[in-house]
Amino acid sequence: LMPPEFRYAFSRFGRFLFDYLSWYNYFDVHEFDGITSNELYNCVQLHLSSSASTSAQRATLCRAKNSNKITYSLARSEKVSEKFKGAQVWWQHHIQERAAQVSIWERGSDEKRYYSLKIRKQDRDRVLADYLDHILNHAKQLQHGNREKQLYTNAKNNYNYHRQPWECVPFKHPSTFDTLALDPARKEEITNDLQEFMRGEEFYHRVGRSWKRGYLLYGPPGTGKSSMIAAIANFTGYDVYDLELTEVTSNAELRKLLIKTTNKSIIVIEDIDCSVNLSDRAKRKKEKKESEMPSSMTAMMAKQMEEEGSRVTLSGLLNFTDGLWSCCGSERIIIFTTNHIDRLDPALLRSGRMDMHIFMSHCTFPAFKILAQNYLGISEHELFPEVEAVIDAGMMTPADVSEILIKKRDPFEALEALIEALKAAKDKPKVDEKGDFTEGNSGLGATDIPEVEVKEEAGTNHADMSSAKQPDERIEKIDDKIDCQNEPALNKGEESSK
Ligand SMILES: Nc1ncnc2c1ncn2[C@@H]1O[C@H](COP(=O)(O)OP(=O)(O)OP(=O)(O)O)[C@@H](O)[C@H]1O
Repeated sequence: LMPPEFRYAFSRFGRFLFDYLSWYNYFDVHEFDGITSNELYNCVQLHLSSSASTSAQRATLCRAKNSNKITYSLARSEKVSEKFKGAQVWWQHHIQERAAQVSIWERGSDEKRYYSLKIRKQDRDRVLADYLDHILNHAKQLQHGNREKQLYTNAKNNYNYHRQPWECVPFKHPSTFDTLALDPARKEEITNDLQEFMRGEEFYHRVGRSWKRGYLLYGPPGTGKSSMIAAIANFTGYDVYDLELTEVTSNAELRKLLIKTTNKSIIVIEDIDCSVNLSDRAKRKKEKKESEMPSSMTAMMAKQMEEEGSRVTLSGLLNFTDGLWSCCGSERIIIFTTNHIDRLDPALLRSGRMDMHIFMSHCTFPAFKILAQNYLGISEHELFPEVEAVIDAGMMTPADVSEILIKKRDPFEALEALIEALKAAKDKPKVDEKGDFTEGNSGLGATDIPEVEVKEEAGTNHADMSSAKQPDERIEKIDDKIDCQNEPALNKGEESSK
């Protein structure tokens, strides 16, 4: 029967009276602080997980897929208390249904979660600051001690059923810098760089740069780019965010994903040249095609380009890596991988953007020795000199070498098979550092070359066919094929023109 204004004033007054007369102070720790997740909430959750496992009457148990650990957290409305420096503190976990309409920035979950801390007024000034420090330190220890690394990927259609943009599983890749077949000197250079970075908080602060580092891994398929990412994750202990750019609908979406990543993380964009159309050359080709089209088709193209405008662009990606938004977290490593470095826009490669460009090469002899140790358990063998003599000319990838070594348990047989394969591979076409073909195509698989040629040359005369077999032309045709495959959804006009 009471009008809402009156009811509101009455409840305000009641609350004021309660707070004034109460012996206690209350502090709420919400899961989200505006647009970002509240790290204190996660720390409290971790800190209370030990109390929840021992003293809570009702706890939520969780074991993530593929994980060894069971985690405890307080169930809805559950309370626990503990003593700190002689003062008693109480925690309660609140979970409330969210109102249906929330702003886009608050979108995270259907439930609003927060912990409330109750502490006596007389203890507040004496212990509260120290108690919160204690929680942060304890959570840090737990995080580094027994927490498992997580592998995140961006959810399809932007949000999963928990309305979180990232989904995760425990990350348990066995690759380490010890098992990675790479020149030991190069390996040392990379691990030193990582160590410098991890210790560099003060340095980055002093020079006025955000605390992040970018690595570009490039090289032919099967040279260990993904294995290197896993090794970096195992070395640093950071979580990995594997960003699938093709699932990201716009630059704004990309920023939102970035905001939702945690500190001490590795953000990976694999095969960057295939994810977004970033190269100058691709742009030029598009412009050329457009100028050749009739005006009706140009209009359709314009519409398509307008639609593409809402997708991730190069400037959006650069803003993601080193623009204003890149500094919304700290201790981040950003890794791009590509098989074709020459397809990337120079803006992406310019110095300062990707701090280290790491070429993952074909299997060298020092790298082979690591594989022999991994797969055969040997560090020396009478056939090693013979392997050393042919390994550079064979230019096989570590993946190819691993495939041969894994098939035979006997070292002699395995090495003989490898030498034979290396000799045979000597005459096969190779891929150079830029991902281009020096004598045809090995990166796409030898069977792809004739297919491209046959397709392009159908209906041409014999003289044309022989001229088309010049290496440069073959490269151009193969490039065309790759560009077609990588082109974002073509509209009908463009398809028919092709
Ligand atoms: N440098 C390496 N050291 C150890 N193992 C390797 C290395 N390179 C490749 N391998 C082996 O080959 C397999 C494939 O390698 P990986 O996926 O890391 O290559 P990649 O360069 O990322 O390939 P792609 O470009 O096709 O993604 C790995 O599972 C691993 O067993």
